[in-house]
Amino acid sequence: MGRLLEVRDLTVKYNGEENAIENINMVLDHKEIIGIVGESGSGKTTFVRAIINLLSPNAEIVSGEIIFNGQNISKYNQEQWRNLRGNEITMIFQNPGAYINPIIKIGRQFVESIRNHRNLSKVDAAQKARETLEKMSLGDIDRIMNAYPFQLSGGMQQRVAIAMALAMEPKLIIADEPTSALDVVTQVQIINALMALRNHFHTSILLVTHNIGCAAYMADRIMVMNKGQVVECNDKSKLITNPQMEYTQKLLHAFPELKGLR
Ligand SMILES: Nc1ncnc2c1ncn2[C@@H]1O[C@H](COP(=O)(O)OP(=O)(O)OP(=O)(O)O)[C@@H](O)[C@H]1O
Repeated sequence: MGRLLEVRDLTVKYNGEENAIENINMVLDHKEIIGIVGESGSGKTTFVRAIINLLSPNAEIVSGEIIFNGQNISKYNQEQWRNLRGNEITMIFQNPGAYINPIIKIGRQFVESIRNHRNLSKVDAAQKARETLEKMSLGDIDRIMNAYPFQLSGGMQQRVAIAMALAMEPKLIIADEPTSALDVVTQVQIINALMALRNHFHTSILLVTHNIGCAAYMADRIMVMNKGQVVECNDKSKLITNPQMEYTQKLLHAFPELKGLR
């Protein structure tokens, strides 16, 4: 498949205190999905935000390099980051409100967002928006394009937000708990939509989740984090059937529904 992203020896701390993540190494291939699991505070969000240069101002990258598509992006300036984010790498958060404007109709903001990144006419951008919404299994596209965000359910908003991210056809999507605020049916729809889009666009995905069951369903490989370090990273079937580390075993036992996979 070929390598898309390589993280080398990444260490981050907040407020000059102890390291929040330490010496993390990871390689992600084109079209690959890695699920990052671990309990609260283990450093998952810090890790993925460091990759896309979206850490909070009190964070410091102590050491490490991030190589994306052969470029050392840890050396990028703000303008290079702006070009990369939204075009080549996009991030999906738990709360779609973070990137949907509540007072602009979906259609208009979707078209503007596409035209900010692509040299397309309004008509072509609207067509692209519709096609992407269809891929997210969102039924009545006319209604959605004409709706204000508050007129849609949380799950629909999240799918619209994901569609907006995907319309850029990024090489990498970083999804931080993209479904944890949603009911189970909507979670499954979104997960299936993300997986289908990986197949359409060959997008690689880094999925942060508390839910190891979700990672087991969606990811090719699972990376387990604890206390800012990588405990174990392996093909999902190997990790689930034959976890090497005691911490991973404990995590798996907390998800009895995985027994069928083991
Ligand atoms: N903005 C911040 N300022 C100070 N410390 C922070 C900040 N964000 C995270 N931390 C600390 O860094 C460590 C890792 O937190 P992080 O949010 O990356 O973990 P996580 O695995 O994503 O947790 P969760 O699953 O709860 O989101 C924790 O000790 C946390 O308290």
